[in-house]
Amino acid sequence: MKILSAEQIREADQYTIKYEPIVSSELMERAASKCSEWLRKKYDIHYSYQIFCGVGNNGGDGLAIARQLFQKGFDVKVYQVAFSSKKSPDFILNEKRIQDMDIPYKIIKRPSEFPPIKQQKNIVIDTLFGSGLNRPARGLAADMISYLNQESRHTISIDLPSGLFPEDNSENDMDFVIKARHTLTFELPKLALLFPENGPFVGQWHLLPIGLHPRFISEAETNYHFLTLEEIKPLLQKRKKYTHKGSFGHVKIVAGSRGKMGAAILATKAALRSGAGLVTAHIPGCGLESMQTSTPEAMVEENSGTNILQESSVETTGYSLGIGPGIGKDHSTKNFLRALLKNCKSPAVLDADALNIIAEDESCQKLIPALSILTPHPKEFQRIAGEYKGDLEKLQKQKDLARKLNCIVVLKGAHTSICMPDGRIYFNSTGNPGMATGGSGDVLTGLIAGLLAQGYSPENTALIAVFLHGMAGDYAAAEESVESLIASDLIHQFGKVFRNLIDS
Ligand SMILES: NC(=O)C1=CN([C@@H]2O[C@H](COP(=O)(O)OP(=O)(O)OC[C@H]3O[C@@H](n4cnc5c(N)ncnc54)[C@H](OP(=O)(O)O)[C@@H]3O)[C@@H](O)[C@H]2O)[C@@H](O)CC1
Ligand SMILES: Nc1ncnc2c1ncn2[C@@H]1O[C@H](COP(=O)(O)OP(=O)(O)O)[C@@H](O)[C@H]1O
Ligand SMILES: [K+]
Repeated sequence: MKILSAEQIREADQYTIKYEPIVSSELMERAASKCSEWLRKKYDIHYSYQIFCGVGNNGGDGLAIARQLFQKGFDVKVYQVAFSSKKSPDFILNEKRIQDMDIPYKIIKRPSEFPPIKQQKNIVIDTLFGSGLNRPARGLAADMISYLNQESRHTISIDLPSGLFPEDNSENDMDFVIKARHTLTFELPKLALLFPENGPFVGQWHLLPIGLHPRFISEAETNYHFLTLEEIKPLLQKRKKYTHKGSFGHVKIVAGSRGKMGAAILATKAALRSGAGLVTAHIPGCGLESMQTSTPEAMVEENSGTNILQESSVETTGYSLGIGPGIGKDHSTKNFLRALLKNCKSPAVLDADALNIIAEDESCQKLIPALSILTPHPKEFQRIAGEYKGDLEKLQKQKDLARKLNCIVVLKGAHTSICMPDGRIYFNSTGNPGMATGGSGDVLTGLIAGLLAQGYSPENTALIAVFLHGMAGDYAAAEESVESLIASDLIHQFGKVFRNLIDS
């Protein structure tokens, strides 16, 4: 699914109005009815609504939602926050409609007119500004936003939390942005909804399709994509009948040190469960017993180091390498990594301490094979890419790194972003906060190496693995709970994930 800019979304609206064709007020009606349906499904008739409207089309949405809820018997109160006298035509049309219906409607001109916010079974609907915000909120609008953030326990924003710009908030004043519990956004996600730093404002966000013209969307150019099942399913290969373990590649997991053998074991198990034909774990001697006992399906190659990985020759040809979980940063491990990378000619997966080591050693970065997949979490990313001010700058640094190293950079977190060397960026849609638990990144490393071994291209490997990993997290959380989720639960879910994706 594409992520378009506010400018492109405005064009999509206009294109739809012209070529569907549909009048703009009907498109607004459609958007509003998607919202009121969503609300009615979630909150029963005992809930009341206080709807705060600006004077643009976002405010127009608010008025239409108010009318639709009122018609279904809900207790609705509407407030126009009169920060400007320039009402949009569709706002004026909907204002007339609610006035004709005697829906309680007040115009707020100054803070002393802010109404008390009902605390029990009450929803505040925020339709002050949507994608038309063109400067940080000030004056009456800013006061209204602060007041609602202070008084409302349950705010739902329409299209965007008011005060939040759809893309770039680096110059914004975040004190004057609505803090929503849910954001209902139209048709396609906006970039700002995907940034962790905007989480406190956006809350949970939901996409409501409003039938923008598919031709406009398919022809629109963008570097940003939202990764959904629709994109992933066609990429998956089904196993053919006359295949054998040699058909599915050989993974080598290079991982572990004393006290951190768990990382190696998790990555190795994940590689096995990913469908790779063969998996070898290259580990320090101290891990031999635990690896062989816990994971008898894997072969073990002992490094010359007892407690850490140190220089020894490692065969890399014919393997998909997953390097880094739990290896530490000892001086001899650094030398080992350098020699390993020098030797390795095909794309590998680099994670954890492998990334920390290359962050400190620029010359080592040049040794990374082209189209390798790097999987930093935000701290590791910062070590390689340097400081950044906000998530937009972080994204730019991610692009710069992917281009500089000619690698795929997977920046982990909620909505993990996957950046290709040519600058395309995919945001993942699966996963949950339960996955913020030690070892879940190690599982991802094993899964990526395992898919790479099976002949998927590095780009497709990264997309599929990140999506499946998150899906496994969602299944695990559904079966148990977000709180109790541990990394090995993810591996246990791989079976179900593959079954549902490939066989269905
Ligand atoms: N088009 C369609 O078909 C559909 C559109 N839809 C809906 O329309 C929304 C976009 O509507 P929009 O473009 O009218 O902009 P909106 O977000 O209401 O704000 C603009 C108003 O705010 C003002 N303003 C801006 N910044 C300000 C500030 N800091 N402080 C004070 N004022 C400020 C600006 O005034 P001005 O800059 O001219 O002073 C203008 O009056 C979109 O998010 C979606 O909800 C849906 O119905 C689906 C169909
Ligand atoms: N809030 C979240 N929502 C979705 N996925 C998350 C969230 N927090 C973490 N994850 C995922 O969990 C994994 C954590 O990886 P990482 O930080 O490397 O863990 P570790 O180093 O302990 O193995 C990543 O794949 C990340 O995308
Ligand atoms: K809004």
